[in-house]
Amino acid sequence: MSQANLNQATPVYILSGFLGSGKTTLLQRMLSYWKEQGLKPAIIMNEIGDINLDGLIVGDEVPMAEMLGGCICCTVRGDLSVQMFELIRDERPDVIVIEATGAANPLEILDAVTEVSLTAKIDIKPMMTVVDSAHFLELHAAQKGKTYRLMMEQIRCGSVLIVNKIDRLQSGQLQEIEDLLRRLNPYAELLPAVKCGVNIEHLMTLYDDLQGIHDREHKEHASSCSHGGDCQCGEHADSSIHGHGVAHGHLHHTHEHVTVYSHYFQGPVNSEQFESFIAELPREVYRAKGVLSFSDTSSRFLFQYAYREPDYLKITPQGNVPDVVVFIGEHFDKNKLADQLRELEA
Ligand SMILES: Nc1nc2c(ncn2[C@@H]2O[C@H](COP(=O)(O)OP(=O)(O)OP(=O)(O)O)[C@@H](O)[C@H]2O)c(=O)[nH]1
Repeated sequence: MSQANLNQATPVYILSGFLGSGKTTLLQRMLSYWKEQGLKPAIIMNEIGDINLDGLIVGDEVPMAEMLGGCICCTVRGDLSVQMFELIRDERPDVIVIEATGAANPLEILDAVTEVSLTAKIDIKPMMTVVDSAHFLELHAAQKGKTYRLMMEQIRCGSVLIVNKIDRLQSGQLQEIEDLLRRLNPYAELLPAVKCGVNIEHLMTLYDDLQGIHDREHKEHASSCSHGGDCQCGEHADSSIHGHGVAHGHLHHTHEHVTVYSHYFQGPVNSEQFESFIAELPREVYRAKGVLSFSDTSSRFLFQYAYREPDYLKITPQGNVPDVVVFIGEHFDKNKLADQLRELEA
C-alpha cells in the first residue's frame, strides 16, 4: 500500500498541545484521512508514563514507535533518531506523525526532530498545536505557573492552532479566545473545533499552502518559544539540558514561526567554500547542525553552529548516514540558502 520511496523525504507532522486537549482525537482523524487516501501513516507516540494508552486507542494496524517513560524533549530525546530511522527503514511510511506528551516544550521537540535529519530523510512540517479552549481561558485569567508558560510557548510555536472543545464554552467566549490567540500568535491559522472535527483535507491543504507561501515569499517566521526550558515533565535535574542552543536569548517576545531547512547534499563540497558560506550566514539563522563530506579532506565531519560559532568534529558515522545540514532560524530565506548550497555542490 505504501507509496513511499526511500529517496523521498518523509513528511513529519508534530502534534503539540496541552495535556488532554485532544491530540489523540486529532491524530485518529488524520490517520483515517490518510488511510482513505491509500497512504500509509506511522506514528511516534511519546508518553511520560510507561503505558501507551493512546496507542491502544489508535489500534495496532498503524505502525507505531513508542517512546515511553520519559519526555521526548529531554530524557528520551536521544531515542528519537533511532526510532524514526527504524520506522522509515522497516515500514516505509508515506507520512509520520509525532504525538508528544502535553508536557513537552515545543521548541525542544523541534530541535530533537531536526537531529533526526542526520539519520533519515525527513521533511519537517510546520507544527500544529491543539488548544483546550476552556482550559486556556482559565489559565490565561490566572497568568502564572509553568503550565501557563508552557501553554504560551505551544501557542506561539504553532503554525496551525486547533481551538478545540468549543462545546465547553459559553457564548462570546470563542471570540475572546480567538482575539487572545491572534495577539499571542498573529501568524497562525485558527481552526475552532469540537472533538478536533476539522476538515482534514483543508488542514493538509493549509499545510501545503503554508509551506508554499513560506518557500515562495520567504516569509518563514521563527517562534518566540522564548526560554526553551519550561518542559513540564519534571525531569530536568540540570537546567543545562536545554543548553543546545536553539532558543536562549535571541527570541524573547517575538511571535513568529520557526523555520527549518534541511539540505541533503548530492556530494562533497569544498571545505573553504563551505566555511565562507557559513561565515556569511544571515543572523536570522541561529542554529545549524549536520554531517558533511568535503572534497578536499578524507574524513567526514559533524558540523555544529550556534551563536554564530561553527564547530567541526571528525567523525566516522556508523551505517548509512547522508550528508545533510539542518538550519533553524527565523525569517530566513530558505530558497536563497538552498541556491547557495547547490552552487557549492556544483
Ligand atoms: N467536551 C469535549 N471533549 C473533548 C473534545 N475533544 C476531545 N475531548 C475529550 O477530551 C479527552 C482527552 O482527549 P485526547 O484526544 O485523549 O487528548 P490528548 O491531548 O491526546 O491527551 P493526553 O495524551 O493525555 O495529553 C477525551 O476524553 C476526549 O474524548 C471536545 O471538543 N469537547
